[in-house]
Amino acid sequence: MRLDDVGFRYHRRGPWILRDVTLELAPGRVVEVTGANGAGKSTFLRLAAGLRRPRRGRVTGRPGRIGYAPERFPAAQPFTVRAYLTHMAALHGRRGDVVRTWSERLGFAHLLDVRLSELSKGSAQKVGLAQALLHEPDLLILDEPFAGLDARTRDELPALIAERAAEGATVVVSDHQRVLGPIRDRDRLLVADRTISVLGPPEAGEVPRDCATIRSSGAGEVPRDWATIRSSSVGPPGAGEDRGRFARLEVTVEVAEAKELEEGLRAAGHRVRRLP
Ligand SMILES: Nc1ncnc2c1ncn2[C@@H]1O[C@H](COP(=O)(O)OP(=O)(O)OP(=O)(O)O)[C@@H](O)[C@H]1O
Repeated sequence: MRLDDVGFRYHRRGPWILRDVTLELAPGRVVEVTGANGAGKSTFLRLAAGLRRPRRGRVTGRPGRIGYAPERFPAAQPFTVRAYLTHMAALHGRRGDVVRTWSERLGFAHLLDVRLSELSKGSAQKVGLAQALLHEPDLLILDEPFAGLDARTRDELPALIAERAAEGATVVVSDHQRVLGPIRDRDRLLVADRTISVLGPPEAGEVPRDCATIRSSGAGEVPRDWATIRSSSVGPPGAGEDRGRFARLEVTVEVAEAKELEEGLRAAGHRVRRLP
């Protein structure tokens, strides 16, 4: 599938959110979409999914079977989980047994008779994932799928994503929290400055250049129950225009505060990684 010179704004006289976007999304690939808060990642995913039409340019070659999980699953609906997913499966011509399969795989089979409106955020996210996956889409688009998920599902998701790609699907995922790390062989797109650029492949053990590192420390003068969020200034010699655009910070906080700070930094659009 291709986007050629795509431009998008929500309103005719509104600001351009994306301009001059030309890129290809290949079958069988996992594509990670990164960028700061408000850069336009969700907008790009909606364009890719066909939920929004470009104001300029064209999108061609979009696969027919599309699965899309929005950033927030709209849970304010009067159905039970089972009724909703059975209906979604039927819309895609699938039998109801896929509901059992996916609810077991994502660990919410015990919630099938609960109403959507009564689900916790994490459980609602899982139902959102299940409706995107149950018809084995050729184009799977997941907007921040890891937000609010429990650790088990969070760990399971990269495998699910890799599995779909191995079956030939294009999988596009916005991932603030860098949970796609286990999928080494992935493409990466950066949404910034109202356009989208292709980043190089992630390298083994690489700390991304626009990434801060949270490093726990039990050594030196730092008390053992403190965590250190560490970094340094970035920009390899001769990195041209990128030089100086990114910085790594080192911050030392009490362990009790580290999680909150880490989440806060992520919510603010920064890349954060905690090392052992
Ligand atoms: N329905 C809408 N109508 C008008 N403007 C919108 C709409 N949705 C998003 N925007 C604007 O488009 C810009 C990009 O938003 P978008 O949600 O695509 O960014 P994002 O990178 O996904 O952000 P986040 O990481 O916070 O989810 C923002 O300025 C936002 O305010």
